[in-house]
Amino acid sequence: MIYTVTLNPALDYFVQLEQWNEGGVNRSTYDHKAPGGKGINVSRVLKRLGHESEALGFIGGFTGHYVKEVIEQEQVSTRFIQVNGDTRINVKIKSDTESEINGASPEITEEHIEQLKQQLELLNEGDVLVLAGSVPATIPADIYEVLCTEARKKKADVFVDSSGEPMNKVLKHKPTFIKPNHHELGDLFQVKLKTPDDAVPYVRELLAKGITYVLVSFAGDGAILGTTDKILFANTPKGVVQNSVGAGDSVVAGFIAAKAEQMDLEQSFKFAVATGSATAFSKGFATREDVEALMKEINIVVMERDE
Ligand SMILES: Nc1ncnc2c1ncn2[C@@H]1O[C@H](COP(=O)(O)OP(=O)(O)O)[C@@H](O)[C@H]1O
Ligand SMILES: O=P(O)(O)OC[C@H]1O[C@](O)(COP(=O)(O)O)[C@@H](O)[C@@H]1O
Repeated sequence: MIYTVTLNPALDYFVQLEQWNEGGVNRSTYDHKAPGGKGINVSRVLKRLGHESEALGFIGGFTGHYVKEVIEQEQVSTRFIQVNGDTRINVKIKSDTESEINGASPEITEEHIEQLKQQLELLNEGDVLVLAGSVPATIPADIYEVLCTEARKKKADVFVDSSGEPMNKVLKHKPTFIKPNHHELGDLFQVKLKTPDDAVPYVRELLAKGITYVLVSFAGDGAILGTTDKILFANTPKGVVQNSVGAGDSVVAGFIAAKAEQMDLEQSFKFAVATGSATAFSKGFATREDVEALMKEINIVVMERDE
């Protein structure tokens, strides 16, 4: 079974403006709302690709009710823990550029965290646990390392997509897969990465910690997948970006789906990148049909191979 954990879900509020007027009244030409949060998006994309998962995490209030209702309408299974405050609202502003205001989480108590740990007791060998997104301020920053350690003891595969301290702390616990974008990878090592070539030494360093797959995305400039014996590069397909929110989560979902379907490494990588791009090129999320079409535009090149 695949379980996604979203400690900090969101109601994503998308606003389109003709132009951003700093300090003035801005009126939207278009807006819409959608459930958000990294693990939740992974579950939603998995469903669209034909894979079941269960979405776990903390939700509360009218915004949490909305998030749960919409994803359950999409037939995604959920087992959220109810908290007292309202799930945050994340504002995504699209004008000539894309900007985001991500809200703060409601308070999560020790009892809530304990409940989540109990839910994860049910993990079995071969299950997949996705730990994705930011960690609310009221949760200790070592939460992902704690959950990863427990899941690895149970021989579950652990996929992590986060940033900052929670991400840094989990690395030594051998997650199966991580997906930093190039800014997040740069932040982990306190360097600026401009090209995929720049990222290779850091990918190697992460692999040396015992992580099986390190996938680094460079938005429209391709992606790198490092694994024990080689480092691969994939170009990204060409297209018009409609909305890049959820594109990174789609890469994670694509890779999980491909592995579940026993695709080989190169095909899995192509499928993951194509899923990210199919989401970026659509107003919502990728469809399987679009993913399969975009795969044909992706070529994989070996950047390094162990002799
Ligand atoms: N301009 C683009 N053209 C094609 N694909 C894109 C573009 N921007 C993003 N994507 C897709 O979204 C994925 C994730 O984008 P990226 O911005 O690197 O990560 P994140 O969304 O996690 O910040 C990319 O690997 C790619 O598949
Ligand atoms: O938990 P964080 O880091 O604040 O991120 C949450 C935001 O990221 C998203 O999951 C989108 O993530 P990506 O664009 O990286 O795929 C949004 O739905 C949500 O608003």
